[in-house]
Amino acid sequence: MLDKNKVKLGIAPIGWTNDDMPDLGKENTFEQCISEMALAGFTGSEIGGRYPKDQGILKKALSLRGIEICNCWFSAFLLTKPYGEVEKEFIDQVRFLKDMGAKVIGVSEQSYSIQGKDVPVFEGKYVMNEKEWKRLTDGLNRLGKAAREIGITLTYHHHMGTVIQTEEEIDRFMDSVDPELVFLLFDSGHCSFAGISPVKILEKYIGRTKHIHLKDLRTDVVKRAKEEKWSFLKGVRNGTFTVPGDGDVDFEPIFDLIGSRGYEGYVVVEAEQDPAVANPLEYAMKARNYIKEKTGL
Ligand SMILES: O=C1C[C@@H](O)[C@H](O)[C@@H](O)C1=O
Ligand SMILES: [Co+2]
Repeated sequence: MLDKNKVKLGIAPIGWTNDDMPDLGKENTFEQCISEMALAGFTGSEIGGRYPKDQGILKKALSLRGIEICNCWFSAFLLTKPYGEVEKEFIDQVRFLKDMGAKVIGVSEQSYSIQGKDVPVFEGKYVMNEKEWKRLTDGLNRLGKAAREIGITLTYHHHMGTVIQTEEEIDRFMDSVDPELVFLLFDSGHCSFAGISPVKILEKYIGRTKHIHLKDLRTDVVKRAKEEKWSFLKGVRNGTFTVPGDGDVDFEPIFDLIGSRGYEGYVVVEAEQDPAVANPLEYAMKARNYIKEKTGL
């Protein structure tokens, strides 16, 4: 059982409109997306690319449906852009989130990322050298400090096809960053896709985790992705991910850890797949029912 005073439940718009592949869900409007989130019983959302930039319009649309913003993805380029340039863009996003009432920002280093490229996801990933490790972790500590001064916590999203993907990379990353300034954004789907036990990662780092993405994985699709050398996005298009309870990830030990180790924050269903194949409202409801059944949330 999860305590609703500690754990809040959200859903990401990526099941309706996919910012990585804008043709997926181009027929779905922002209003439809947030209305269906509310209809399925969710009260939190992350920012999507189709959300209005005007905060007044955004706030009104969300409050009409009883939804609050809990996070936004931020692509950092600390390895390939001057620090000042990254920080400026980051601070704008942090201020925006603060004004929207969010508590965290989800950062992912996108220098050399192959997540949007037509490269086999299991073969073409970039591996950082010593200097780059230092540049990345120093840069994130600085961003984390700047965010903290504004009242937002920096969480880092490990991700397939990026410089922080493997178990060794996650461990080295967590050993290298300042635990007061940089926290983990745990994503059950990306752990599983990378061949890492999500339970093992969460067990180690739950005390340093401030945001959670719940994604399930279809292992038969992953097998094809490996054999046929698919890119990350080709995998998504073909159903690598789905909502919790619909794939092969065992969520019960994940929910147990969230409940027993005092996690406070959002758990967000984030399950990108083709909305023309997986009806977003139907899948949001499926996720909502599964989470209710397993956690009481
Ligand atoms: O948090 C995420 C944001 C998406 O843009 C990304 O590709 C997805 O897989 C994810 O985990
Ligand atoms: Co995620």
